[in-house]
Amino acid sequence: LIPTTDEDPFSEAVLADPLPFQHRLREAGEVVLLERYGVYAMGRYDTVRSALLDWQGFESSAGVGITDFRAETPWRPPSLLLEADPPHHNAPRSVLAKILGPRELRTMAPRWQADAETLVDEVLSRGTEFDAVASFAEAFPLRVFPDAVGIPEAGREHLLPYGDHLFNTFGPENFLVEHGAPRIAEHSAWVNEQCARDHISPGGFGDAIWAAADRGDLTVEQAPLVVRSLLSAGVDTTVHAIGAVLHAFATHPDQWARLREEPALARVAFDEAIRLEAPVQTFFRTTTREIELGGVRIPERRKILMFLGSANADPRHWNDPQRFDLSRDPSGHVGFGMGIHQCVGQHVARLEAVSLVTALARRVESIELTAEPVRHLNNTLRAWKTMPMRVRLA
Ligand code: HEM
Ligand SMILES: O=C(O)c1ccc(C2CC2)cc1
Repeated sequence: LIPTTDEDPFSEAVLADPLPFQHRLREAGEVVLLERYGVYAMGRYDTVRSALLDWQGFESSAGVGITDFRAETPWRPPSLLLEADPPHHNAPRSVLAKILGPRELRTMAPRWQADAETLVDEVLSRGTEFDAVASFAEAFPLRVFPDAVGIPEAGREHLLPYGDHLFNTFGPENFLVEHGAPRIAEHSAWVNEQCARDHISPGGFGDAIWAAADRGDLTVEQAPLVVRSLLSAGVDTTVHAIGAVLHAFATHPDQWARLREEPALARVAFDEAIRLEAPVQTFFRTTTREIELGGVRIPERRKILMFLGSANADPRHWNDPQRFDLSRDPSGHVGFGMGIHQCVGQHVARLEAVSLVTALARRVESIELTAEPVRHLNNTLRAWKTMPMRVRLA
């Protein structure tokens, strides 16, 4: 007998506060049929981890959203990484892995650290009360990442709404997808334009992708789509990850004190916040054959919804999972996925967050929320719209 539920994980109520649903999902079994959508869901750490590692049984090339690319035409050409499997996935992946690797980023670290300190000084010069989303979580990634890719200044306001709609389209066509639909053609046209060689300035990630095409590591047809991957995956995710880090510290003042004593903890703080908040909450896979899991026989060609946030909060794997704890070892969390599709941009994201948090920790004794933060709802992303904050200067 297959455990089933008629709950809607993409409803406003569950998106606003997913923890109670995730608990019920984990308790219901390893695999649960979501009757409303005819898809299977998994919320336990072990089951999600094994599905992520089994890319042959759970494929990405039929799309990682609710839409099966074999049955419906996707709204944009599929990603050569996210929505591809080996062998087609291999070359684009290895090109990006080299460009976004921790060694390559070492040259950018001093510049991003300096930019973070400049931004912190600018914000604090205006006062010690501000909205941490607008002032830091959105402002810092938009200050450093588009320049690192090497796209022009004009039109960058298209980046956040483009990514927000993309992440909504991984879910069902609900109120959130309807809200973004009217302007996505305009955002998408601008994003696609920036991927062309003539829009990319020398020395950045985009230039390195086109150089890979010149070397024959990519075709010239693949290069713009690989640049598009950066503009699709590299903005909203880091914005909401930085929001998650700041929210975690603002609600755990003892951990901020620990960070100030030991600034090197900024790296583990980033991964612990990603574990706890999981800015990317869910992704789908499609079964390539009949698969038996937890006593449930999942037919071939069925969509599987993996709850990364739930897996990261599973008490079967984590002690006191809801606690933001810098003495915990968060490695093994699935906030960046796991296996062949594991986030290829995680070092970029980590460097952005560590740069900003380190700059703040130097100047700020304590941080606190001055009012309830307001959620930004999205079918895939866990995000804050506003986060009213007050700091006490060191
Ligand atoms: C904290 C911020 C970020 C989070 C939480 C995040 C999360 C993820 C997750 C969960 C996946 C796996 C998707 C799957 O298994 O289907 C992924 C893949 C990916 N991410 Fe990230 N990401 C972040 C930042 C970035 C950045 C900054 C970039 C680019 C610079 C990026 C580029 C990508 C790409 C290209 C993939 C596809 C990799 C593949 O399929 O081989 N991400 N990310
Ligand atoms: O390649 C892409 O376009 C792409 C888009 C979104 C993501 C999410 C997981 C961060 C990853 C890749």
